[in-house]
Amino acid sequence: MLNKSIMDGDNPDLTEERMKGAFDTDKMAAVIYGSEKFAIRRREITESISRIPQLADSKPFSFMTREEKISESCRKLSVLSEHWNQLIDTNNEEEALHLYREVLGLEGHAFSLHETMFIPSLVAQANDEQQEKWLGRAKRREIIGCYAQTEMGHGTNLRALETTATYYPSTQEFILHTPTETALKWWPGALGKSSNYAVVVADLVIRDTHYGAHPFMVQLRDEKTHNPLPGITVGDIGPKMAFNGADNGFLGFNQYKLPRDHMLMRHSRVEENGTYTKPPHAKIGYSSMVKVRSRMAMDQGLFMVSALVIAVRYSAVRRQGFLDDKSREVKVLDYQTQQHRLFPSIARAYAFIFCGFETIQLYDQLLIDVKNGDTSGMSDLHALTSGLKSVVTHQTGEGIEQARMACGGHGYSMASYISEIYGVAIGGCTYEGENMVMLLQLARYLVKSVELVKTGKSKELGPMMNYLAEPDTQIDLTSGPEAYVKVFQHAARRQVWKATDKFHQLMESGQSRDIAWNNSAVELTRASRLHTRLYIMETFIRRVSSISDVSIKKVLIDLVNVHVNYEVLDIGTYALEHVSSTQLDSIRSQLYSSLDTLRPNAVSLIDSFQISDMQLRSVLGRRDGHVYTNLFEWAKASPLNQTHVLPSVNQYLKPMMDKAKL
Ligand SMILES: CCCCC/C=C\C/C=C\C/C=C\C/C=C\C/C=C\C=C\C(=O)SCCNC(=O)CCNC(=O)[C@H](O)C(C)(C)COP(=O)(O)OP(=O)(O)OC[C@H]1O[C@@H](n2cnc3c(N)ncnc32)[C@H](O)[C@@H]1OP(=O)(O)O
Ligand SMILES: Cc1cc2nc3c(=O)[nH]c(=O)nc-3n(C[C@H](O)[C@H](O)[C@H](O)COP(=O)(O)OP(=O)(O)OC[C@H]3O[C@@H](n4cnc5c(N)ncnc54)[C@H](O)[C@@H]3O)c2cc1C
Repeated sequence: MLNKSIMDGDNPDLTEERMKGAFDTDKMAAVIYGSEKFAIRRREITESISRIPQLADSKPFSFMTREEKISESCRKLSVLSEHWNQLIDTNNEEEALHLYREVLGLEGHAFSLHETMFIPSLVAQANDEQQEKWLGRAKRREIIGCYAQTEMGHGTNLRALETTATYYPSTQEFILHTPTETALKWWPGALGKSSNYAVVVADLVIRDTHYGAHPFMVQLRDEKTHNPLPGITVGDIGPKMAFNGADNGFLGFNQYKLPRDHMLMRHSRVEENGTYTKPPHAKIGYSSMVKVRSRMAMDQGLFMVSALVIAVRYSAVRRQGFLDDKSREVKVLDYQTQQHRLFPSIARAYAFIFCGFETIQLYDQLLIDVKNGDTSGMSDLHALTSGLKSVVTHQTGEGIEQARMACGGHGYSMASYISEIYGVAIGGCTYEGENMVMLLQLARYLVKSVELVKTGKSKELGPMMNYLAEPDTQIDLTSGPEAYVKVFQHAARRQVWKATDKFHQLMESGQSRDIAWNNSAVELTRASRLHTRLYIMETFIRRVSSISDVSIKKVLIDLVNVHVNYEVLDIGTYALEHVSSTQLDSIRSQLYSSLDTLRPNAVSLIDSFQISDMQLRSVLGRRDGHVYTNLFEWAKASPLNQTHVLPSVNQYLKPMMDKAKL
């Protein structure tokens, strides 16, 4: 049996799909998750969780109020705390994240920022003594932490953060203060009600000199009572578009005293007498953001996959309309439009995850390098992850929304759960740097790269930038996926040069640097997107080329073909400068035939991600495919259906109708 999801009693339409799969889904899982060892660990963890009934949702999550969701996730966290060491290797971040996803899903919880930003901030920014003091406590979850940087008035422009940390040598203390309403910390996940500690980013002030954003370890609440400490105002910012299981919060300080050694001092220092030592790289304090951005291709890929698991499985059991055979309606997955809607997103999800593995490794290496005093890789990774987070979050949002529409009416029901996945995922367009802003960060790097080429310093180009110095060449589209990479290289190079030229010309015409930049910004963001999409395509092809298993490689090459054809058509207006419209027509035909080729493996490709029903929380996406019976059961569980007549009917509608009858 190649598709390991096949089980007796499943919907026969799904079983039929799984029987068609031409590759072993366990082997594909090993490719997706980077190693056979981790793919096996994921399955073991999922299996162990399923043997602990208290870890299951106590009722359908979508019917819970916000308060119930928060309480439910805290209940599960307390159950988890009893089993932690048996379930996972607690030093393995990927295992921990898998456990969180499986048990707590994606709507957020008390530890939402603890593992992802609080601990990483301590790891990257605290010195050895500080780590000794706090890291163990944080890892053992004796304390709960978050990352409090954004303020009501400023998120993007970190240089304008208003919260001050003023150092007084006489007492050897910082005074943290919130000088205005707009200086209130606003948005940090799990800050409002859960966390008792935070890494707070504040403007360091010593003897009236402002040194800019620096991280501080701050206790917010009493460890015994959990009440806010004197001088601290903290609370929840209210319901959001999604992610409502998390208590994103506000935080204000009223002349709050903090001992000197609570400034995280691995890279910059304040001595007892107030002498300041600056960090080896000006932006080293931003590393927690780079850490999360380096994870985002992977995490967003998994969000998109969740929506696709639902939409593809449902499309295999949903029958509507006819093709040739008029005796039985077809699976909607057989429609070309449905395939065109879903398959390119499957390809992107695979591509994002492969990129994600690469950037996570790059961050881990950078962390080691920086600890050894080498900060030279920081700019490259900042540029790469800035572009990548922007492109993957945007395309993930598009892909999830298509997946929702691909499920027709039931896609709009919370029974599909796709709207929640969408709401959580598109938060990523904003958090960790608003997408346009981050595309412009990459653009700075691209412009500098063109300047290097223009001044004959191509040898100094960073990784992935050499193509900017190469001349356009003839493209032979019959030469395989590499030809499509060439199309992207041509298009990206042309756009990067065009945007840079515009920027330079505007400055030469007398505009200041900032105004010229702003007047070139749309072209610059286009350059960044093309550059990033080129990187994604190259990584995808590189990863697939490295695979040795024949059946896995075959289906992934089919997926690459969907990807390259779709992507080139998607940038048609740029591509037309390098390929003819006749060539584009032939790419279109190849795309349609690649959709056809992929069709038999569609369900196995998404099954290979091995995302459990517990995590999916979707009636439409159930592994067993028994959608209709369970849809009815789900609706019956609605709180509105627990009584035949609602109080509001008796109170308002009935008197109104009775009055109308008089
Ligand atoms: C428990 C675990 C969870 C389990 C997960 C499991 C399942 C997942 C399920 C659910 C999760 C779902 C959702 C998650 C929910 C919530 C999200 C979580 C966290 C969110 C956190 C945040 O958002 S934290 C706040 C983030 N804020 C930002 O990103 C702010 C953006 N702004 C900036 O980064 C900067 O201000 C700036 C970069 C835009 C500008 O900075 P500035 O100092 O003004 O610099 P300049 O623009 O002048 O540039 C100067 C030079 O510096 C270079 N540079 C800038 N940044 C960096 C850097 N980081 N590294 C290296 N270099 C940098 C820049 O390039 C310039 O260089 P040049 O001068 O050479 O051009
Ligand atoms: C779900 C979620 C979770 C979050 N979690 C945390 C957290 O844990 N901790 C934390 O500290 N923060 C958190 N945040 C805050 C988040 O990081 C910020 O909202 C984000 O960085 C964007 O900043 P902003 O809100 O100031 O947007 P703004 O900068 O005000 O953006 C508004 C518009 O202005 C544009 N803009 C701004 N500056 C420029 C520029 N220089 N050039 C061109 N256009 C520009 C943007 O592109 C955007 O269109 C979270 C936010 C969300 C939504």
